[in-house]
Amino acid sequence: MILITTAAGFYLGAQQTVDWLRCLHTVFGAGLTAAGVLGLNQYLERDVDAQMKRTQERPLPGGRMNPLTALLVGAVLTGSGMLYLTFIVNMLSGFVISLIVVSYLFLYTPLKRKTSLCTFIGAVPGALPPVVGWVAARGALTGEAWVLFTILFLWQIPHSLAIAYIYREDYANAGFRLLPVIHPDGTSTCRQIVVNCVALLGIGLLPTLYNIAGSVYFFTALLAGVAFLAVGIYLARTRSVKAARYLLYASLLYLPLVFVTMALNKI
Ligand SMILES: CC(C)=CCC/C(C)=C/CC/C(C)=C/COP(=O)(O)OP(=O)(O)O
Repeated sequence: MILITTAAGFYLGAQQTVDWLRCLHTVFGAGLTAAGVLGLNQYLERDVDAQMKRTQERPLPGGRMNPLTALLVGAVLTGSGMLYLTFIVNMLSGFVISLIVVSYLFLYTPLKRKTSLCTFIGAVPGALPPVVGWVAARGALTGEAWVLFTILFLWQIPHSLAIAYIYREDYANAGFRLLPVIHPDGTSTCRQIVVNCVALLGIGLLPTLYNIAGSVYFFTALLAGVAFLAVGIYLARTRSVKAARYLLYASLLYLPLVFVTMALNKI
């Protein structure tokens, strides 16, 4: 998903001809950094990952990798990805990737144990990959990049809360302060899911109004947004784990569908 949205951001940001070699460099640099930060997140959370069924078989809690190796490999991958983008692609993409690294590792990761607002803070680094792609192609941070950012930001709230709702007991045992943990009846979680799906339905149409994509995209985003919202409402009405799983699957279909259609229907 990270690399699909980075590549889509690059393609959409390119003016006239697309420099495919530069696109490959961008995806490679983003991939190195993503692998690194996601590994470092697992290093920082190895104690709590060991307490959750969902994560206890990961390499660190499962005992298949020692923590120092994880720290070194994660740091080398992250650092080389940042340098790669800065020196092989451009300074601006290197700057945006460093915002991802800092906000994910030093804001989101510690805040997961302190406040349910962490979901919204984590959605910032999670929404920046298409911005990396856009600035790598365009060399400038223009308004359209923020449209892509906002779509991905809003998408992550129902996506992350569906996961948090499914595994709320696991998260509670590990001491994570996610919304379904602090309000286990699901009221606040479902409210956030529905509100953000409604916002996504509207904001998802902006690429056509901003002349990023055409009418095929418009109707695809409209239908996908309505379907995603319908599954969110189904979860709000039933509060069942089954409905939360449907929402998670719907989110996994929604994002590639919307970004790939946007790229194919680029203006
Ligand atoms: C190009 C580039 C560098 C992209 C990286 C983007 C990025 C940091 C995405 C992750 C977003 C996020 C909040 C994940 C959840 O982590 P979590 O710790 O809650 O997940 P977990 O519970 O499975 O450990």
